[in-house]
Parts: sequence; C-alpha cells; structure tokens
Amino acid sequence: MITVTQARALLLALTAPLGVEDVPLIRAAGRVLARPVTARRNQPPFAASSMDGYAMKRAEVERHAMFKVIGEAAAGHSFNGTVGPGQAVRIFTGAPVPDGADFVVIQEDITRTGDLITIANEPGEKDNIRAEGGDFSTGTTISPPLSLRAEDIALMAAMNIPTVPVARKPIVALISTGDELVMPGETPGPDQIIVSNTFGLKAMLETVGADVRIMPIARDTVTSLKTTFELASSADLIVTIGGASVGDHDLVAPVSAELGMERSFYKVAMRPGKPLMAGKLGRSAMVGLPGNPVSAMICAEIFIKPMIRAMLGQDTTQADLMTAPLTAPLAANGPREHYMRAQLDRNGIAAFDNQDSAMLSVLARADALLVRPANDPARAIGEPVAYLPL
Ligand SMILES: Nc1nc2c(c(=O)[nH]1)N[C@H]1C(S)=C(S)[C@@H](COP(=O)(O)OP(=O)(O)OC[C@H]3O[C@@H](n4cnc5c(N)ncnc54)[C@H](O)[C@@H]3O)O[C@H]1N2
Ligand code: MOO
Repeated sequence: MITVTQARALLLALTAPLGVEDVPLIRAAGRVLARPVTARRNQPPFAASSMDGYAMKRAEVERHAMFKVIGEAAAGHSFNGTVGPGQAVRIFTGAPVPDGADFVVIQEDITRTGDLITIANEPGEKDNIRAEGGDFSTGTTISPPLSLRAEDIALMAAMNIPTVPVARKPIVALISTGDELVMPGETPGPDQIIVSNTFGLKAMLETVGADVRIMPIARDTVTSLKTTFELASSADLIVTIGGASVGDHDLVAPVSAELGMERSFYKVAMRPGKPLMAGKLGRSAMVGLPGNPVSAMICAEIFIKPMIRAMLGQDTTQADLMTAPLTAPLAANGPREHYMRAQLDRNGIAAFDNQDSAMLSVLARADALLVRPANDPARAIGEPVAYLPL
C-alpha cells in the first residue's frame, strides 16, 4: 500500500490547470484570478479632501487667521478657480482640492460669519488631503493566482476592471453507487438508507471553487454503473463513492477497468480511506472514494481539495499541520496513518472515542482531524500532536 504523501502526489499528477474565462466583475467573487489585471486609473484621480472643511494655503494656516470664502468644491463638483492669499474654498470629503490650496482645515476648527471664516482652534499639522494616486495608480497590478475575496472585488471595481480573467471551474461529477441508496426526501425501503456523501462532498468542493454535479445514483449492476460513467464523461474529475472495496457488489474497479481506466493506484495506508483508487478515465481524472460516509468526506478533504486547487492553478504546497497538547490519552496507532475525528478546546485536543467511519454525527461534531503517523506509539495527556482544522 502507498502512503498518503505518495497518493497525494499521484493524484496531483492526474490534474493540470484548466483554461481561463472572462467573467463580469459581479460574478467574480470566489473565483481564482488567472491572469494579471491592471488598474486603468489613479485613485484618487486628483488630490482629494479627506474631511469637510475649508481649503486654503498651508503657509497661511494659523489660529485666529481670517479668510474670505470664494466658492465651493464638493465630491463630483470641483471648484474652477485658484485660491489666492487670504482666500478659502468651502470643501467636502472626496472633493478635488482647488488649485492654489494645499491644506484643509476641518469645519470644527472654523467659525463663519457670511463669507468670512476664522480659524478658531489650533488646526494641527495634518493637511487632510489624500494625494493623487495614493491608493493605487495606473498600472498597479493584481497578480494571479488569487482566490478573489470581497476586498479584491472592491479594489478591482475601483480600478475600473469590469471583466475579470478567472480559471475555469473544474467540473466534478459525483456518482454514488449502491442499491441501498435513495435521495433525501424520498421514502426509503426497509433495507435502504439516504444518500449522504454526494451532498456533503458537493458542499465541500464548492467551497474550494468546483462546479459540482450530482449524477443519478448508480445501481449495483454493470449496466447502471456504465451508463452513469458515460453521463459523467465530460467532467474534469469523476468521483465515485462506494463500491470500492472487495465485496461481490463492489463494481467500481472492474467496470472502470472495462471502460479503459488507466489506474494510478488502489489502496492507501490511511484510516479511514484504505480502499481509495484513482486513475485516468478518457479525458477525466477519476477518483474512487470508499463508501463509508466519513471515509469519503475525509478522503475528499485530504485528496480532492488539493486536486481542485491544482486544476484552478493554485499553489498545492501542503500547509503545515497545527499542533496542540492532548487532553485525553491515545492508544498506539496501527500501520496506517490515522485521521481521527477530534475536538479542540482552549486546553488542547481530544479524539472522539468512536472512530467508526460510518458515524457522520461524530464527524459533524469534530472541528479537527488529529493526524497520527503510522505506528505512532501510545500518547499521554499533555503530549503535542498534529492536527488539521476542519
Ligand atoms: N472484507 C473487507 N471488507 C471491507 C474492507 C476490507 O478491507 N475487507 N474495507 C472496509 C472499508 S475500510 C471500507 S471504507 C468500506 C468501503 O467499501 P466500499 O467503498 O465498497 O463502499 P460500500 O460497500 O459501497 O459502502 C460502504 C458503506 O457506506 C454506505 N454508503 C455508500 N455510499 C454511500 C453514499 N453515497 N451515501 C451514504 N452512505 C453510503 C453503504 O451503504 C455502506 O454502509 O469497506 C469495508 N469493508
Ligand atoms: O478505509 Mo475505511 O474508510 O477505514 O472505513
């Protein structure tokens, strides 16, 4: 059996960055920037007042000085003239600072009678002017790859970038397999359960930028599974769930082999997730996840999320695991790397007693995966252990 690190490298080798598409700025949040974008203007485009007050010459600014107000500058309406000695222009936040002025005294420091103003309080040194291009200037570049957050969208809008080149979303087809499965909302027979993995995986993979499509459930027959594979054949990544193990009804390996899947590996030394398989099927990468619901979710967290990142052209360097002291002891681990469902609190981390890979209620309560190397010895309270936050 290969290690988790080897499996990760083989899975990444099945992927390549996808193409680039232009989307309107309004649709760009959450997408991954694929090419550099460049500001088309200076911001602010002129020296602008940062306060409501009066614009004048810095050399004349001192307490008790008097000025004549000769006009007004508001945001969107500049003052068309020059401020001369002894003159001031009423100015508002965001307005262009008029020619001849290089200081804005805030209105709280001014008293006004008709067109005459007096600086009533000590005005300080701050000129209350934002320099032209102080935020960004023509040619300022945002570089890819970058997962675009609301903050980036606001900046691109200010830069006057109405369309954004982003990485095409990887299309992921999710195929649940099994005669026992029905969709949420349907009435299951006495020997049936509700499909859960496709829904959990769709939610998970959409958060990292995939376009996830749930295929019809494949039944435990060769024909049904083949038909479903065909339906999924245009996807960038086909993910099957279940039918990966060694039982008589576990058809994913034989059927995908019959369809020409070039296998990359089968089985990984990890818990849960041992019967993971992967390869290339037509033009799609294919991953066969184990059916146990927690195994499928953890394998997707560890393996499929990085594949999506690779297809989006993002960095796939693994982030370092975090460390926390144990708040409950751990028995010795076996020969497989173990991703234990665990809970963090301010004192440290504890794995749940029940690590059955069918228990979604335990997974849902977990906020971390405590990662144990193969053959890790028993660990006592207080010892540091590695974990991955969920
Ligand atoms: N003799 C052996 N038996 C098993 C082994 C083994 O090595 N030798 N490995 C076990 C491990 S570990 C796992 S993990 C499972 C994986 O089996 P499959 O991938 O073949 O999954 P299924 O048998 O189809 O299903 C397992 C379990 O999960 C439920 N399931 C499947 N798909 C879904 C879904 N989409 N949503 C919700 N639940 C799902 C299914 O009903 C089964 O209960 O094999 C062990 N056996
Ligand atoms: O590999 Mo299984 O996923 O341990 O339950």
